[in-house]
Amino acid sequence: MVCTDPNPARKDVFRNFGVKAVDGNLEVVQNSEVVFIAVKPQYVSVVLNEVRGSLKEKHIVVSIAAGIPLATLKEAAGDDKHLIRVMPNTPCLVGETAAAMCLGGRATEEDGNVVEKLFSAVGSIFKVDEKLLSAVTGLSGSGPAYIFLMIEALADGGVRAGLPRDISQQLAAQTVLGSAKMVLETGKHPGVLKDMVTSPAGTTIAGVHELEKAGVRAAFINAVVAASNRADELAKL
Ligand SMILES: NC(=O)C1=CN([C@@H]2O[C@H](COP(=O)(O)OP(=O)(O)OC[C@H]3O[C@@H](n4cnc5c(N)ncnc54)[C@H](O)[C@@H]3O)[C@@H](O)[C@H]2O)C=CC1
Ligand SMILES: O=C(O)[C@@H]1CCC=N1
Repeated sequence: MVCTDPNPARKDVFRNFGVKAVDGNLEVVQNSEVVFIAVKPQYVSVVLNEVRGSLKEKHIVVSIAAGIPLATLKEAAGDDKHLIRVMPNTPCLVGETAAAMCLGGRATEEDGNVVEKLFSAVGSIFKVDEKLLSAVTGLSGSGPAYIFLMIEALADGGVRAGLPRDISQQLAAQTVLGSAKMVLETGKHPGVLKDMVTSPAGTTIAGVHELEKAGVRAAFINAVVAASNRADELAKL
């Protein structure tokens, strides 16, 4: 595997992952079969224009850029290219990404399976229609930020109630991890799992009542919709 970045500090990051850093985008393409484009959305076409002459039949081009449609990738790379869009998220760094993908250009089911296998090594990936990729971006692409913010706030709550910061943060993070595992492993509706925690006249309903008063459900829904709409806007920049 080879990578590149005009920023030397970023090359060091690749090297720290044990990945060879080469001098430019053309060298990446010449030494790869699956080419990942991970630049900011507005630079995707620039990079694809730069390498389009070197892209051969064997190459699968994967863009992880938010908002940039397959049609734009096709225009910049050429319409005979095997193109795939993926929206991953940062927990891929710990083998727990939640990702979705869609195929375009000349990409085949086999190409899709190759990319699915690569992402399955670092989490879960779902195949979706391209029209759903902005929603995926708003939910799981941006989602880690919502959860980190929530963990930070829960930890603050623990500190406010008297816990030491380090224990509070670990309790908050482990609570999110354990709760997510329960949803995935039991397959039960989250509302049912919530009710299992909520004793009549107990502590949990007192906390849940405060969250409902603050409109936390609408806040999460609005966050996902706003980020999804922003992904649509990025397509037009
Ligand atoms: N950060 C995240 O959680 C996620 C980001 N994405 C997508 O990944 C892409 C990158 O996002 P970030 O990593 O947050 O941005 P970033 O700004 O940290 O990384 C982009 C890198 O591209 C490099 N670059 C700029 N021009 C280049 C060129 N011509 N050739 C090669 N490299 C070049 C920059 O030096 C920079 O290191 C974006 O398109 C974003 O939508 C997708 C899913 C999650
Ligand atoms: O904030 C962003 O635009 C990128 C895309 C998904 C997550 N981060």
